[in-house]
Amino acid sequence: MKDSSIQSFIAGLPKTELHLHIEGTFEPELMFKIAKRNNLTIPYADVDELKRAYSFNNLQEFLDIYYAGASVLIKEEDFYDLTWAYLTKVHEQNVKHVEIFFDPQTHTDRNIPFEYVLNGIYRALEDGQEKLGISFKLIMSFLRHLDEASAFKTLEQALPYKDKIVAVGLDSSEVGNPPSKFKNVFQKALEEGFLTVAHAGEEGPSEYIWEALDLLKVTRIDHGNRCLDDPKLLQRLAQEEMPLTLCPLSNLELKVIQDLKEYPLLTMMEHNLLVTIHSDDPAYFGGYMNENFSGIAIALDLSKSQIATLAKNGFKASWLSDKKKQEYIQEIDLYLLSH
Ligand code: HPA
Ligand SMILES: [Zn+2]
Repeated sequence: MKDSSIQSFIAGLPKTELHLHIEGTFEPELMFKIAKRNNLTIPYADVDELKRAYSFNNLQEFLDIYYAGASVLIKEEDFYDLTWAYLTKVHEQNVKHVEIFFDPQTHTDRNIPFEYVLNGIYRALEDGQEKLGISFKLIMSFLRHLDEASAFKTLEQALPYKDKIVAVGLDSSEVGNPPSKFKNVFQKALEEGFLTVAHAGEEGPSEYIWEALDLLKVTRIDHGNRCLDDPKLLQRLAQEEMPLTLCPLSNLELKVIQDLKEYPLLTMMEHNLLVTIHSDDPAYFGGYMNENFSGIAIALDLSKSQIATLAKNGFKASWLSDKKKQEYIQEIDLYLLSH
């Protein structure tokens, strides 16, 4: 199939985003605009110079720049504008439903009130639902390089907002910060009725995926690439239909893989894993949903049917009602038949 025909097939597919850090959607142009109105400076002369700094050898090199970028977000309206810009962007990409992360500690540790962050993001999500028809769920992620006490404090801050936050997650520097470090705070979150997810097996070993399953009781694994090191784990993930939210362009940019052509997606599918495709931090890694789908589809020469399966897997792995999931899956089946 020609690249352009794959791209247009993907553009028209209904899609859902399940692995996205809202702070990772901060495009350089908006970053300069918000920095200026907050009387802050960015240590780069202009957008081009900033973009040239987006070259990473590993997760930590990215995180250092990502946290620096987020530090110009000060007011509620900044969080609103960030989220609204993201939603208008993915609306053009036929993204129907989003379940996105925010990292409160990145902001509360700079003395930005939790409510500014939450309310700014949430108001934009509500507007996105009303004006763009994009449904949503919000996931509060704990930073794993900080201690469990800080995560507990963050969970306490979220308790009055259980109607707005459906799940807790775990992100940031993985190696040396295993899921077990956050066992107690996840247990408390579960008791309070939150769903749980965790980044595991992106750079960290397959043992971290076991811990996320057994100790944090996750309903999805974010990334999970390293599951391929462990046949027993592969069996367990397949048996439980545990989704792995994969992010091809992120993995490429952070050198988790060296080339998209080496991406072990087909091996994962052969093991009956419920794999889904997402964008992680699109402003930093060069692409939103369509670019991640087409990047992997072109590199691996996927068929339209395989691409449609990936899109359907996204809805299956979401927290939409069974009825909504079925509607989207049917819509994708019909789309496949007519294209
Ligand atoms: O890919 C990621 N991994 C871990 N933490 C993150 N925070 C934003 N993106 C990431
Ligand atoms: Zn991520």
